[in-house]
Amino acid sequence: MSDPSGNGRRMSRRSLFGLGAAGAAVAGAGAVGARSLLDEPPVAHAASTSAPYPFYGEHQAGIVTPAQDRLHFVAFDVTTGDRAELIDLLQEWTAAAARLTQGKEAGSFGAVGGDPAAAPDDTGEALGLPASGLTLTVGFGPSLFDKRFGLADRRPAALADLPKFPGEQLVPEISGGDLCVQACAHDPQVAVHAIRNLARIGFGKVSVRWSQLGFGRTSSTSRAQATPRNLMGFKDGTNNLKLEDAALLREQLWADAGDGAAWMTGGTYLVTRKIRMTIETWDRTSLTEQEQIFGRDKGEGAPLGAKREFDPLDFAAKGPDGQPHIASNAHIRLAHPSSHGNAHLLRRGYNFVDGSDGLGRLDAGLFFIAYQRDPRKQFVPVQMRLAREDPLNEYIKHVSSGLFACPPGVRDASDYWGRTLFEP
Ligand SMILES: C=CC1=C(C)c2cc3[nH]c(cc4nc(cc5[nH]c(cc1n2)c(C)c5CCC(=O)O)C(CCC(=O)O)=C4C)c(C)c3C=C
Ligand SMILES: [Fe+2]
Repeated sequence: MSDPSGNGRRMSRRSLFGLGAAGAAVAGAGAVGARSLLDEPPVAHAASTSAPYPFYGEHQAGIVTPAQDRLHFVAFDVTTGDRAELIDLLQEWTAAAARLTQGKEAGSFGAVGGDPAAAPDDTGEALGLPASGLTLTVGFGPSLFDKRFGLADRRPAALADLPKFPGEQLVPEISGGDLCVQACAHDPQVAVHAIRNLARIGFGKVSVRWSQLGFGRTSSTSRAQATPRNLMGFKDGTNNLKLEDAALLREQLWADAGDGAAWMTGGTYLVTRKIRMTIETWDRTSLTEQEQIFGRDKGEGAPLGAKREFDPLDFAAKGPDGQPHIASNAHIRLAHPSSHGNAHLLRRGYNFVDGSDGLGRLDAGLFFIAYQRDPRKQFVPVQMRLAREDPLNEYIKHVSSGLFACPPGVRDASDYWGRTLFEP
């Protein structure tokens, strides 16, 4: 990967990393030792959790990239009304993101290398930390296409506002946003550092509307990864769109020139839902009921009536009592592509615990993230069906919603996030 700034740095985060890497290797070995006492294999990672992913490419990173363990997601309101300032910001963000994702500081002087009389161009808390697989993915919300920036006629039809879903209790202050950035990394400090520096760079042009930290990815987006578990204790992400499904990704994930908004070619659409779980109630529910709600067993993650996690789903199979193994309203049956004209989602969610709610309950759940080619044909019908019929609703509440058009990837150092939108 080339250095997008074209220059060396006086002090690179990675040059400070030597000791940290050794420490992490030792800690990693310890973790494997402890894990081997258990029956279940550890969740697989890429060759190294400290290595960088390329920033430049046809598509943005952080979508089919094997899901990292940590998330910091942020939605911004644009506070400037000036289109040129917005473009400047996207250019500055792109340059910073190209550096940050390669394990460098946000600016070329860094936290301690600039004029001591000036504020540093990096905040410093990631000094000594490696790239940690950081990816930064940007999206544009429907509100960006209002009158302010002359973009009203550039709004893709697929970025239609989501309908109201039965039972949702959305909190406006933690929903929506003109822009979003998804930061995923194997180290939470690296993800938070990236978002903090983008917010710092955006001072006076954007303000943070809401943000969400996540841990323990709840989906695998590559077959090389083991399936992680959500906070209800179930494997989540078994039947997901994955990096290796090239034909399905073309058909179901990436926007195409013929889709109506040519500037989105190579991009995709993102839906976020913060879903609070009443896990104290869930924890008092019998194992049998829990498994019937999802349609999979809790230990292995196998479809009910089958043995192994990746055994094919057989919705027609019946038990000795003549009832289908997978109930007619099981979550996996309601959400399955066959129930929605073959509509798939690439799920990339994270667990969250935002402390407790003051009533003796954890404020915890799933920060659901799904990428797709057209939410009107994918997320909306699936969620409408789940909202109406899923017995899981007794234990969950949707409290925040976001919808964003994620533009294509940045080609090289002369390109920037959203160029195709602003420069037809
Ligand atoms: C609108 C889309 C979906 C929402 C919202 C959603 C919420 C949600 N899901 C789980 C747990 C599991 N989901 C599983 C499968 C699954 N879920 C969706 C969609 C939504 N889920 C899809 C498309 C699928 C795949 C269906 C299939 O093709 O088989 C599973 C099973 C394992 C898996 O395949 O991932 C679990 C477990 C929770 C806890 C939740 C809200 C809090
Ligand atoms: Fe689900």
